[in-house]
Amino acid sequence: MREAGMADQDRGEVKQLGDVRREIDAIDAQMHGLLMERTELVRQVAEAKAQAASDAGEGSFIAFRPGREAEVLRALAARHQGPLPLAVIFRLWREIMSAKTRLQGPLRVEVFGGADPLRLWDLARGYYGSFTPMNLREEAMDVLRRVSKDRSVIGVLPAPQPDDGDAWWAMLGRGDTAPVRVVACLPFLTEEGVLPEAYAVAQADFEETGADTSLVVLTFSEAVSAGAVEAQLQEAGLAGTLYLRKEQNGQYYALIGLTGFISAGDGRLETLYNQDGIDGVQLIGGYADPVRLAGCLEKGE
Ligand SMILES: O=C(O)C(=O)C[C@]1(C(=O)O)C=C[C@@H](O)C=C1
Repeated sequence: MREAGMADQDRGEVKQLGDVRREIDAIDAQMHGLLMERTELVRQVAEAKAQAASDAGEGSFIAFRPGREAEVLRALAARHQGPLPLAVIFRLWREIMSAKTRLQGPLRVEVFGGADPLRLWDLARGYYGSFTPMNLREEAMDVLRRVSKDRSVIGVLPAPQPDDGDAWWAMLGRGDTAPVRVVACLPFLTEEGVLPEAYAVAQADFEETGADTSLVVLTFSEAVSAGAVEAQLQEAGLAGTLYLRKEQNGQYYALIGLTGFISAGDGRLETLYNQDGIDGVQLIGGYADPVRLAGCLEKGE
């Protein structure tokens, strides 16, 4: 049957609905087959990770690899064409990769909602998949402690704001949060110039992907101006953005996003530490820079 209302001159070129649906069925079968094949490869990936962990004398391995996930999404963005929004493609792949992480071992997400728990919950759900167990917690420190106790837990926290009561980022890498690092930012698809809304933290490594932001917390014993912090970064040969300054319990902290991947042994961090007034330089992880695309956000996002 032809669809009603079709213009006469189009009739000759328009395919029958049933024919088009048969083509869709064929594509669905291919996509489904490929997804099953991809799943088999993920089983092999898990075996390789288990072997690497055992070679390193570790009993278990962390399945999720935020850097690799970012590379997969960037490859999709580079290839993508046509009217299907890239945001939809990302959502599908986030679902696939989260499910495949869970096939390799346990995974749980602990969310601190901050001022907008609904938004943070949505971001975490969209990123870590529909079926990944998730809990909403009322305190950032509660999330950090849970992450520090369990390598299969990812924490999602709001990106720091000037009026936050709790500067959770200043606590990373100290005391009972020692093994916890920032490993990703959410959302991964955003407009140019928009800062991340949330950070994911875990015991996983922040891995280099070729387009990264490293996060550093500087501690000062006295209040310091934004200009002074920026000058100190420059002096140490580091390019970055001062995200936030905060006073907490008599200490002054600055959160910096440094351009590029920086490892703990980077000499420029030492140079920074040796500058006047700086009491501490703590690398707290970082994230693969998100894909930035003009007009990618739907209205209401
Ligand atoms: O490449 C891996 O290490 C995988 O486990 C595969 C995969 C994927 O599905 O592409 C799944 C989980 C990881 O976080 C990254 C990627």
